[in-house]
Amino acid sequence: MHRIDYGDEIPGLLLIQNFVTSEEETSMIKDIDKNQWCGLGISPNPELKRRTQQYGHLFSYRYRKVLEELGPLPEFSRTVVKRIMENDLMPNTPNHLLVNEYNLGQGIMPHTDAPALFGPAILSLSLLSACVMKFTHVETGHTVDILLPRLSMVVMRGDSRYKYKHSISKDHIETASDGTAVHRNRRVSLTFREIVAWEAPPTENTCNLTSCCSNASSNTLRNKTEARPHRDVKKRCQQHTASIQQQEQLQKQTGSSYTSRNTRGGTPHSINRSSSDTFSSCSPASDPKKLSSPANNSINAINERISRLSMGNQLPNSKLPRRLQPSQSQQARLIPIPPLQARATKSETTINKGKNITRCISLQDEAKTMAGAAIEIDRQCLRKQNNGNFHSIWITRKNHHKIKESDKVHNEKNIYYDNQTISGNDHLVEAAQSRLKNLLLAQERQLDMHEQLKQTFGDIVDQEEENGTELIHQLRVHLDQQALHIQDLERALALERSRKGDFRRKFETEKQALLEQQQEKFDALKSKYRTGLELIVDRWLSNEAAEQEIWMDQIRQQADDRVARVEERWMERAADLQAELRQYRDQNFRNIIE
Ligand SMILES: O=C(O)CCC(=O)C(=O)O
Ligand SMILES: [Fe+2]
Repeated sequence: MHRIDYGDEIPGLLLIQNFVTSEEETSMIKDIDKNQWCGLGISPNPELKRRTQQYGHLFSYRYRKVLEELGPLPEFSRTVVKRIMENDLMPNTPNHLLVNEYNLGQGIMPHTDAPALFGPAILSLSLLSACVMKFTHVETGHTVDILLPRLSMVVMRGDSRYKYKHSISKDHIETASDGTAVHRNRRVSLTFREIVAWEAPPTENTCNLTSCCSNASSNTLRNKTEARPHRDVKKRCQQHTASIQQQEQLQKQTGSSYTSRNTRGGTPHSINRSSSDTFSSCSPASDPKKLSSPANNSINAINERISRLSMGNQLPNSKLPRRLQPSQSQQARLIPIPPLQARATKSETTINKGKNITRCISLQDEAKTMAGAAIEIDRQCLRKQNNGNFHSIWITRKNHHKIKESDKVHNEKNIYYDNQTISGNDHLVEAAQSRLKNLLLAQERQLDMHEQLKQTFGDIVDQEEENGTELIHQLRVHLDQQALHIQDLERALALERSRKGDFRRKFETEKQALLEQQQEKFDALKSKYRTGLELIVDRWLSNEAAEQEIWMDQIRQQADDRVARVEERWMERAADLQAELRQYRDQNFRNIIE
C-alpha cells in the first residue's frame, strides 16, 4: 500500500495504491459477477446507463432517496471494510456498497454524492482497469485529473467530497494530468459510503435556496423516522439569505469585494463562504431565477433530443412545445448535416435483446414513405419500405450485405446474402449505402455537437437536473402532505363511522325497548278489547236469545191462532155437517113414516 496525498491540490483527497492484491481482485470479481446486476433497463434503477449492484441499502437514483435496508455488506467486501477501518479512512463502518461496472465507452457525469444522504467520506476501489477521475470545483470550475490505478482506493473527504464534483469520461484512452495515457478496459469500482439519512429533509416553496436546502445534511440515520423539522431547514435558509444580504449591504457600503477563499483561478465569487459552511454548494440568491429560464430549459431539451437523435438534419421543432424550441442563436449553433430525404423522425425505440442493444429509428419523407434504420452492436441495418414490404439491408462488419425482405409485420420473405446475390437490387443498395453513410456522418456530427453543447451548457443542464429533482422532491413533499391530509380525513371518517355505530347501537336498543313497550301496550289493549268483545258477543248472544224467545212466542202464537182458526173452521164445518146430517135423518124419518 502506498499513500498519495493530493491535499495540496484538492483538500481532503487521498489515494492509496495497491489497496488490494490481484488475487483479492480476482476473487471479488468472481463473486460480484455471480450476483444480479441492475441498470440498463433492469430494476431497481433501470434508467442507469451502466450496470450496478448495491449492498447494505438500496438507493434510488431517480427518487434520490434510500428505499430499503438490504442487510450487512457482503462477505467478499469484508477484508476491504476491515482495511478501511484499520487505516482510519472512514469515521464509521460503511453501510452501503455500490458496485459500478464501466464497459468501454461508459463513464459517469460530474456529480457530488448527495451530501444529505451520505457521510463525510466517500471511498472508491478500482478493479480490472485504471481510469482518470476528473475533479471540478463547484464554484470556480477549476479541474484536476487524477489517475486512479487498478487496485487503488480513492478517498474523498473534506473539500474533495463536498466542494468538488467528480466524473469519469467515456473515452477509451485518457490522459492523466501528468501526461500518463490510460487505456481503459472493463472497470468495476466498489464505492463504500455511510448512509446517514434515507432522504433529504423537506424544503419550502418560499425559500430561494432550494438546492442547498435539499443538500443540507443533518437528518441522521438514527432519526430517520422522525425527519428533521422543516422549520429548522427554513431557519437555516433564512439565516443564510440574511447573511448574504448583510454581506451585499456591507459590500455596497464599503465598496469592497469579497472573494471566495477557495477560488482557484476562476471568476472571483462575490460571497465569502467558510469551508465548513453546509451550504457550500449554493448558488447566489439571484441564481434560481436564471436557472429556470426558458432558454436553459430548451438547451436541456436540445441536449436530450440530440442525444436521442442519431439521424435527421432537422430537429422537429414544430413538435416540441414552444417553451422547449431552440432560439435562433441556438439553432445557428447546430451543425448542418448532409441532407437525408427523411423529414421527420417518426419513432425512436431501443430494443434490448439479450446482450444486443438495437437503436431503431423510423423516418418519414415528404411522400410519406417510411424508412427505418437500426444500429446494433456489431452490424448496421437500413430498412426501406417498398410496396408495403420492407427491405432490410444489413451491412456487417466485414462489409458484406444481407438483404432481408419482410412484410409489414416483419415476417421474413426472402434473404439474400452478399454483393452478388443482391446485384438485382443495386439501386436499393446504393441508396441504402449512401443513406447509411450520411446517417453515420450525421450521427458523428451530432455526437460532436452534443459533446460541445454538453461542455458549454453542462453546468446549466446539471442545475436543470437538480431543479427537476428539486421539483420532484417538492411534489413528493406535497404528495406526502396530501397523504397526511387523507390520513386525517380517513381518521375523521373512521371516528364518524364509529360514532355512527354507537348511535346505531343506541338507536337499536331504544327501538327494541320501544317495541317491547308497544308490544306490552298492544297486548294489554288486545286483552282489554278481547274482554270487551267477549262481553259484546255475550250480550249479543243473550239479546239474540231473548229476541228468539219473543220470535218463538210469536210463532207459537201464530201457530196457536192458526190452529184455533182451523179448529173453528172445522167446528163450523162439523156443525154444518151435523145439521145437514140431522136434516137428512129427519127427512128419512118422514119418508119412513109417510
Ligand atoms: O466509479 C467510481 O469510482 C466512482 C463512482 C461514483 O462516483 C458514484 O457512484 O457516485
Ligand atoms: Fe460519486
